[in-house]
Amino acid sequence: MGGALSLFSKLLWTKKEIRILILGLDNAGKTTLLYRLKIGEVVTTIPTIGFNVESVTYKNLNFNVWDLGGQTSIRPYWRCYYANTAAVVFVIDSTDIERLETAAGELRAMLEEEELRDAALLVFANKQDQPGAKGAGDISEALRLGDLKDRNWSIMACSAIDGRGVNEGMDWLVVPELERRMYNFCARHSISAHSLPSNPPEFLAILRAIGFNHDDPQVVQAGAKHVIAWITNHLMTKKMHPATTERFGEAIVSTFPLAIANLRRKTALDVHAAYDRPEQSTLQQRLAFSL
Ligand SMILES: Nc1nc2c(ncn2[C@@H]2O[C@H](COP(=O)(O)OP(=O)(O)OP(=O)(O)O)[C@@H](O)[C@H]2O)c(=O)[nH]1
Ligand SMILES: [Mg+2]
Repeated sequence: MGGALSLFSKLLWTKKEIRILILGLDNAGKTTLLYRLKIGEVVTTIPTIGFNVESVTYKNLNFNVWDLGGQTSIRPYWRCYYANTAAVVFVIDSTDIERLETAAGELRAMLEEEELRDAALLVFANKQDQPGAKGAGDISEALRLGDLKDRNWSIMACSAIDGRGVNEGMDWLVVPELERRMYNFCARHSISAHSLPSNPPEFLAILRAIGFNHDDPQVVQAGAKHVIAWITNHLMTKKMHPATTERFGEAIVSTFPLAIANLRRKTALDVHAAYDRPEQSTLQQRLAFSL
């Protein structure tokens, strides 16, 4: 335990930017979304030929956000930007029902690219302020998001014009990034079941080390979700030793009781499914109790 703590104190946090791509058909609202994120306002746009790139800070994380033009002739160039992308934000014009199938095709082709294998996917069902806009459920079905395998994805209904749903989507984007940092942190320091801290102050020290600002209650909430999602993932892919998982689980339960209590039922069910293994029974019971 002491060894683990000295590791944390030695850790230097680098402010590396997280690369995000905003993709989608022309007129979907990508540039409008980019500038809502950057300056919190609606700007007048013209169709993008090429790209816009901006640095966006959200919840203490720095995102490098690339907005690429979506016209048919420009789409083949999207792939030039795929390397080192943490997440793709795919924007849909939810009123453009005729082109949903085209959007689905572009999305599928993009997700097949090797360079995007580990990228998270956030779909924005944009233009919800417009009458006739399809909801997130319909868009999800049209894009067949349910068929995605081995992909961390989410969909959020939003309006880049009035801002509804945009922050909720961004909150979700914080999660895979923190997962990645947590995983890298453990790998870098060869943290094993025996050196992982299970008490809240030391657990919070890890969160601080990977860039959490846990003074922000929303980030703490995202943190709890993130750690649970992370455990779920690694349990499912068996990347993590069950004993390590157990230690993390205990730390989460004692550190974030309120946040965990607020998690939605769906997450509870996902966690139950993930923990449906005999050696996880103690943690399963504890999480079930907290949830
Ligand atoms: N009503 C409504 N209009 C939107 C919304 N988001 C964007 N728009 C409008 O849709 C049009 C296209 O928006 P852009 O942001 O330029 O679209 P884009 O996806 O960047 O398009 P390309 O650059 O051609 O790929 C503009 O007139 C925006 O004002 C929204 O949420 N609601
Ligand atoms: Mg644009």
